[in-house]
Amino acid sequence: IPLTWWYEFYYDAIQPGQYVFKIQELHKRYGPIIRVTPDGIHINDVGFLDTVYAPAMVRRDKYDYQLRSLRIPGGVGTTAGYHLHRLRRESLTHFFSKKNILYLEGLITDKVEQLKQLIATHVADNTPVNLSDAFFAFSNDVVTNFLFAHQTDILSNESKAVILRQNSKELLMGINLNKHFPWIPDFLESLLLSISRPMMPPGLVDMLALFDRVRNELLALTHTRPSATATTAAKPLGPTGKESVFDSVLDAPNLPDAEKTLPRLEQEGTLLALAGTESPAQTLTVAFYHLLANPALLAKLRQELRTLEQLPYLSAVIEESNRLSFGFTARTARIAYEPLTYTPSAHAAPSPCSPPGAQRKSYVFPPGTPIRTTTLSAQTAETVFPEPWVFDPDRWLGDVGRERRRFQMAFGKGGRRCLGIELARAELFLVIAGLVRAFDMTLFETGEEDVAFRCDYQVAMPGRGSRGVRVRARARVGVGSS
Ligand code: HEM
Repeated sequence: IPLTWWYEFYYDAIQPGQYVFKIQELHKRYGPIIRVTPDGIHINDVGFLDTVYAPAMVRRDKYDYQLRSLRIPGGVGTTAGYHLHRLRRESLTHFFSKKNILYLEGLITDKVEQLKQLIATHVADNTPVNLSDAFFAFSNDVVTNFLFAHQTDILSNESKAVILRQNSKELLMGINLNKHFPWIPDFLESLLLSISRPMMPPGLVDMLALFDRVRNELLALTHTRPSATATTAAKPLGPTGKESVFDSVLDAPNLPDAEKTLPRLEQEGTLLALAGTESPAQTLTVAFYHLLANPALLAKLRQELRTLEQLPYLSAVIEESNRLSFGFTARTARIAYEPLTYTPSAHAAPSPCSPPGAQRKSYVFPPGTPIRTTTLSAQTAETVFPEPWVFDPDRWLGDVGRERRRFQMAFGKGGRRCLGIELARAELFLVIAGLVRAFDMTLFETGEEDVAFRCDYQVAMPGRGSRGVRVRARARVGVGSS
């Protein structure tokens, strides 16, 4: 077995979640290109991002080997092949459009109000609020209620939110191992559920429960579809004329029937719900930690929120929170079908092998080579983000800030860019503006370690001991809590 396999295995299993950091260290020693798996390479040069993560019309596949961590091959985000991915994505595009998000904005504002009520209860009881748990419940409720006809309401049950967030964290901590030992989950899945369930981590049991809810909804939908006009008349329909995301998929004209089967749709629904839960919650947590740890930044934001006009500073706070949340941290590779020529750009960090001023040698990667750049590498590139670990929203303002957005990888890039961007943006704007206007908060037994990127488990996680970002809140004078 090649050395790089052992490297990856060691940093996934023995020093879990550490490979992205090791890769950065290796780049300092060996320059902008290194081999990180037996057949794949990592490039530490944001000048090459648009070639690897190319626009939708250029054929790029995802790397099957990496996708096996998640074990949901029927989801749009976990589809390896370019052509199938385009069909699946096209069937969802209208549902995720800005127009549909605006139409369904009431779903988000209702949840923001509920979030404020939850904090107001802690204000009244004089107890700290765990924002990490509350944001997890918020984004879980929003995405599920947006996607499906059935409703979830975790925000109304804080102790359930604590358990679900913990379970989800533990599940993510284990999934890198699926890549190395796929036979373990294969074996568990081959057993009767009554036998395998007690052996499963609680996060996997939650995921199976989500599968069940999605399946029941699909079954109900298929039963009611022939007489859909009668049953849908009283329900609010989006501009797509649909009730749930499955209507969009089932009606997609270009999607073959094999793509509309129950098992495939179950996987799509589950993947969408998972994709829409962790990341917005993570960005909100990072945003609130840094705003509360830097009162001058909070004051600047508050000043801007007094006007109801354009909100460039809030937008900058969101960009910076997304940057330091690191989006999807896994080493998500792309495979090109043409040879790719790489010449180190001015962004490629100098190394003993390629000191500044040295002749820039070009390299040609043969078609089929998995190539990647982690979000850690891209979003801490010092040529683009000086002092990359400092939370500095100002870097996103003005013409220079606009230019920088080309390098923002938090939502991915190219044809596989995040499908939920508009939904995520709406959530982030409404929650940050809503809570900053309504409450004064101070951090409670929380430090930078609670939002620091210490482990890569597909998303950035702090060290094991972290209990999340906790705050004490007070209603702002002259502002009601709702
Ligand atoms: C701040 C919030 C969010 C961040 C930072 C984020 C980040 C990302 C990133 C980095 C990717 C690309 C992954 C890759 O390259 O393999 C992605 C893909 C995706 N995201 Fe998001 N996401 C967010 C919110 C959401 C929400 C609310 C949804 C709603 C369901 C969503 C659904 C998806 C889907 C379906 C994909 C796969 C797209 C495809 O492969 O065509 N995301 N997201």
